Amino acid sequence: MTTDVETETSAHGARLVVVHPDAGVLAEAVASRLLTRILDIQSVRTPVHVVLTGGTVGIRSLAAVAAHPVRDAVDWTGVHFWWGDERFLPAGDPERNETQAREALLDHLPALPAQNVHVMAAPGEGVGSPEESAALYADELSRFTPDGATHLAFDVLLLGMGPDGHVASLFPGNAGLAAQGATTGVHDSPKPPPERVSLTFSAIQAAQEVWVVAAGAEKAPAVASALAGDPVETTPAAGAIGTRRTLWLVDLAASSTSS
Ligand SMILES: O=C(O)[C@H](O)[C@@H](O)[C@H](O)[C@H](O)COP(=O)(O)O
Repeated sequence: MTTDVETETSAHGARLVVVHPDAGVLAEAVASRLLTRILDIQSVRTPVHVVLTGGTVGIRSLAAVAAHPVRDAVDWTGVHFWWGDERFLPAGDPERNETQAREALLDHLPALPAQNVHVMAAPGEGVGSPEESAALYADELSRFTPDGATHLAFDVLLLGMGPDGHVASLFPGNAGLAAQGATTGVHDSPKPPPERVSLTFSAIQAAQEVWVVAAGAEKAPAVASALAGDPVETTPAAGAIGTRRTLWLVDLAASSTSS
């Protein structure tokens, strides 16, 4: 069973809530949607800029992309991968979002050029703090940002969401919420590890499509709160909005108090 509900059309474009039966089907559907979106864009232009997320459903979706029969229809030389956030841990640490994304998908794409994978620098890779890593990432983003634009208009930006309503590493009440610029260092994250690097709201909201992916009953109150438009200070996911389209891709359990 899948339910599509057009909940809002505004200056920010359409918002669509799509409910899938469970987390497994959700991950498969995210993979199919992502591949279809990349193929659609590649039929008219290149490159395609995709922002990856950490978290259970996000990584499961990447594994589903790797196993998808349509995977090899994509011209991976024309796809750039970015991250919405990173855990500030040494390179290769199994808890890094980068490590998990490489294992789930990127290592399975031999055609993907190494320079198309834009990682947030780890401690020891020329940076000593989340702020330094964030600054380096802002520089990297600016290399791909057209003259006159403030931010790169990512084609698809994936976000997982925590039960507290956090997206990327923008946590309720955390100083990172108010950060200016494209990126921010994050300290005192309630979700381990405490030090992280994140895109800011303004960078996220420059994406053409933002897809929030969430599964499980523990996420239901935050889904409902974000869809109701509660303040981002208490429900950061309410600020997950794309310029063209915002998709909420959830399973039945996560949607239970919002439908
Ligand atoms: O680095 C991270 O931890 C994330 O990017 C974070 O924002 C994550 O996406 C959510 O916490 C959802 O994670 P789950 O799907 O595992 O609940």
